[in-house]
Amino acid sequence: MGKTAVVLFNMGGPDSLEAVEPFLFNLFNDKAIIGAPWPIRPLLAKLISSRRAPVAKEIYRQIGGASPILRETKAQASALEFALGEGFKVFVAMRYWHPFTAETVAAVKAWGADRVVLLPLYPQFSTTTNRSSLRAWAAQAAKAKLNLPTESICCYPAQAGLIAAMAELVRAGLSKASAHGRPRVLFSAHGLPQGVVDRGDPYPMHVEMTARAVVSASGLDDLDWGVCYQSRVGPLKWIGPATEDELARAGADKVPVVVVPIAFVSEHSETLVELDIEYRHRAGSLGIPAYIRVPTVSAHPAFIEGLAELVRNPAQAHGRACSAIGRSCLWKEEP
Ligand SMILES: C=CC1=C(C)c2cc3[nH]c(cc4nc(cc5[nH]c(cc1n2)c(C)c5CCC(=O)O)C(CCC(=O)O)=C4C)c(C)c3C=C
Ligand SMILES: [Fe+2]
Ligand SMILES: [Fe+2]
Repeated sequence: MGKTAVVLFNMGGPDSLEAVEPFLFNLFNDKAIIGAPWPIRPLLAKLISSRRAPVAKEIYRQIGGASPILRETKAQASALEFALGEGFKVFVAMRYWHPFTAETVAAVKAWGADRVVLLPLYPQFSTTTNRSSLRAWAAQAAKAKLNLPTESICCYPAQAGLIAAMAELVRAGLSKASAHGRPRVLFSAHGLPQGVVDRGDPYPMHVEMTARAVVSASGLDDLDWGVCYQSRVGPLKWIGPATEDELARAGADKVPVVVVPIAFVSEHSETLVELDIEYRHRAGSLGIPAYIRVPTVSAHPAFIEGLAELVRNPAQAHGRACSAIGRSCLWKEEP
């Protein structure tokens, strides 16, 4: 039996407060995040990361001085490896902190894989996340002369296991919130600069796809729900509506809210600080009758089984996601 290396991609996060600034530098020095050419991009990245570091350090200080994203991703990797069984080994490659792509390429090579399946832990395709990780892999694999048959899963915004796991978590959140009135579900996704979307990034369409699929799977026809975007950084215009504005609307309407992280599949600073501390506090001051935050799918068995399905049949992902919205997922196109 052959040996398949499955590589899970995620962003990564600082493992100490000292790592916050270099992590931010790596993020802003990514061409997918700041398009400026060399040497302007690293200069800008240096400037922005040093300015952002104090705010970001304060965020990570509130969750013990480090991001839990690697621990969460490793738990998903172990669960997936178990679900796939013999012949598969699941690796993790982070884009902006350890284990970096080059480290994982070396580990896959050392294991002696016969083929590779690349699986971004971002269900909705974005040039800033999925494409950035897939391209980083291609570059590092070429550098390390790792020439193996490789399948790339672009995205899976309506994958059955993902949707089943989210729908179950949403139903549990709704039943808690219902004691306080008729709840509104806010599907909150990480935002993107408007310019990225204007250049053809399909991410918001994929986010809508996920939200609609969860609503239909939750079996509640008259559900009050909407999609919104959190985590804006920098002075540019970002896509909306902003989660903060949707909270203000819920406050004015006096409805309980069920907040669902829809683009994150594991817990980290944006869920544990932004959603659980900042927005919860804001909801209190806005007079929202109840604020229920739904957990991320993490290692939910239905989600892990969904990932295993994708690995067994990588071709289904693009067909169901990108072609469903009539758009290319862009990852094979030139920058
Ligand atoms: C400035 C541009 C950014 C874009 C575009 C962006 C896209 C994007 N990011 C995620 C997921 C995550 N982002 C996280 C942290 C984070 N993201 C940015 C900036 C952009 N992200 C910054 C500056 C930071 C650091 C924290 C901060 O300073 O506020 C994380 C959390 C990492 C962790 O804590 O472990 C995730 C996850 C997606 C899905 C996305 C586009 C679709
Ligand atoms: Fe981000
Ligand atoms: Fe695709």
